[in-house]
Amino acid sequence: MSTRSLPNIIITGTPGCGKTSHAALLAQQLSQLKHISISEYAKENNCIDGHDQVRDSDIVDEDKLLDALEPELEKGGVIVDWHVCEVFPERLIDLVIVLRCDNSILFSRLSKRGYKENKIQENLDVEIMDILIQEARDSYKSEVVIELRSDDVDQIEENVARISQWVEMWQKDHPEGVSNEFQPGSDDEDSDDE
Ligand SMILES: Nc1ncnc2c1ncn2[C@@H]1O[C@H](COP(=O)(O)OP(=O)(O)OP(=O)(O)O)[C@@H](O)[C@H]1O
Repeated sequence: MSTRSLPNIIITGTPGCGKTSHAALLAQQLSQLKHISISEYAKENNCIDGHDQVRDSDIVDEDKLLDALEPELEKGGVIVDWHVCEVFPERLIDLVIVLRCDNSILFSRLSKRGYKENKIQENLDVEIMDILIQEARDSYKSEVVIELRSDDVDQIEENVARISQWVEMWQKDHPEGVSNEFQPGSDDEDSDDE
């Protein structure tokens, strides 16, 4: 039976809310963790299935992505950085951080990036309508889903310190590691990742 001795953490949220900033700082502070930015990983592992012209973003083939990523997740210690969280098997995920950002702050971050008006508005709608937190709660047990604010730089440091403490506790609580197999009672029963 394979086990992981480090937890896998998803950092998700609307584009621009600070996923990469958080994931990079966390990986810098806890060097045993590996930051995987899914947008880059999907390109490097040939998991791109076209380009969405309207949204001006790559379309990721999620089956190919999971085929490539699952062995990494089984090793443990992965920080998954992506705006989608529901595709990752529940049995391999220990914590889901959903970053939240004030809409006027998000507007200014996305404008600075030069995003087109429709792309900015679509992302602001996602944030204001709680789409990603709902997606996380629908896909994982409520106790592993944590919502954190990411409006200012101090919050990045506070959030990363909090996640680091959580990783330490997780390691203490699981001295033998955690099984990568399906656990009875997990919602993975319904997923088609077998
Ligand atoms: N909490 C924060 N306080 C101040 N600035 C922030 C914060 N979070 C992110 N930023 C800034 O906002 C911009 C976007 O951040 P980042 O790339 O980390 O977001 P992201 O969620 O990973 O975006 P994407 O999904 O598009 O990759 C960067 O310029 C970053 O410095």
